[in-house]
Amino acid sequence: MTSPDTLPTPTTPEGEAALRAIVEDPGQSMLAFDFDGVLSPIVDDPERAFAHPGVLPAFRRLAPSFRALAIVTGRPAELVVRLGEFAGVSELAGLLVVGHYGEERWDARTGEVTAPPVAPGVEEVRRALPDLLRRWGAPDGTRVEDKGRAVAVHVRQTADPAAATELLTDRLTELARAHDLEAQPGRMVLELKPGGMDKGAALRRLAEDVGPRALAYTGDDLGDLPAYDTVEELRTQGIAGLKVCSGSTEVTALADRADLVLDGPPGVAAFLDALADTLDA
Ligand SMILES: O=P(O)(O)OC[C@H]1O[C@H](O[C@H]2O[C@H](CO)[C@@H](O)[C@H](O)[C@H]2O)[C@H](O)[C@@H](O)[C@@H]1O
Repeated sequence: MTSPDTLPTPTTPEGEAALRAIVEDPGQSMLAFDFDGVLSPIVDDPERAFAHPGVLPAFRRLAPSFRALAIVTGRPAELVVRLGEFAGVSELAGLLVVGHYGEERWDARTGEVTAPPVAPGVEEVRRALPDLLRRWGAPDGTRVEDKGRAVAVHVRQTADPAAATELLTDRLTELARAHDLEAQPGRMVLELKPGGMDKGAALRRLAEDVGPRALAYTGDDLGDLPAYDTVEELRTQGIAGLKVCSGSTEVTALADRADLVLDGPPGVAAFLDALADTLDA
């Protein structure tokens, strides 16, 4: 028998206590994750952001022991289910996938998504954007991702993403406002989405539904900061909370607040495996 991989130790007392609570009683614990940059490596083409190969095997090992495994993503829920190959996996029959920052919920049992109607501003900006980007002089490589309930403008494939971000951020933020939407910045992307929902509210709602005694949330990007706020808020209500960061050089704001920093999606997959090893031991 091989010895279990060692679990890393969180750097804060609250994080350490939460990881201990999770290991001691996974049946009362929830593990929640962002998708891009956490479960899937960042790539140029958002359509090809498949989950890290270690994620699905680790999820299959962990899910039967846990009260809930959940994904809270800015993506459409069904797209994440496809990119992660999570559908039809028997151990993941209870997987919760919340898409569009909480607007959508995918039901693993039926494969159906519930969501409110699409905000009218989304269609308006979708139509206006190609012309506006031309007029603003958006550089080659600027790419519009039509997400159905939101529109994202990516600059990762431009020659100078920082300059493209500088050129576009205020203009896109103003455009969002004019159409009753909000601008959500991310890793070389600015998303125009309906307001009123964020990952903090989405995680709070999940925690209310699931009722865990301990939870961990793993994120990597600015849109995950509200989920960290929720973890901290839930701690004040007696729920042990672990803030995990999938580290990158692109965004450092989460690492500054995290209890545990892992080395990107490979580090997250290794952590999940070590957690499964620890529970098996
Ligand atoms: O909430 P998430 O699951 O983290 O989604 C946030 C955004 O992720 C995607 O963009 C990011 O990943 C792409 C693929 O690796 C990458 O090309 C891009 O630069 C990143 O920002 C997605 O395309 C966006 O719609 C999501 O809002």
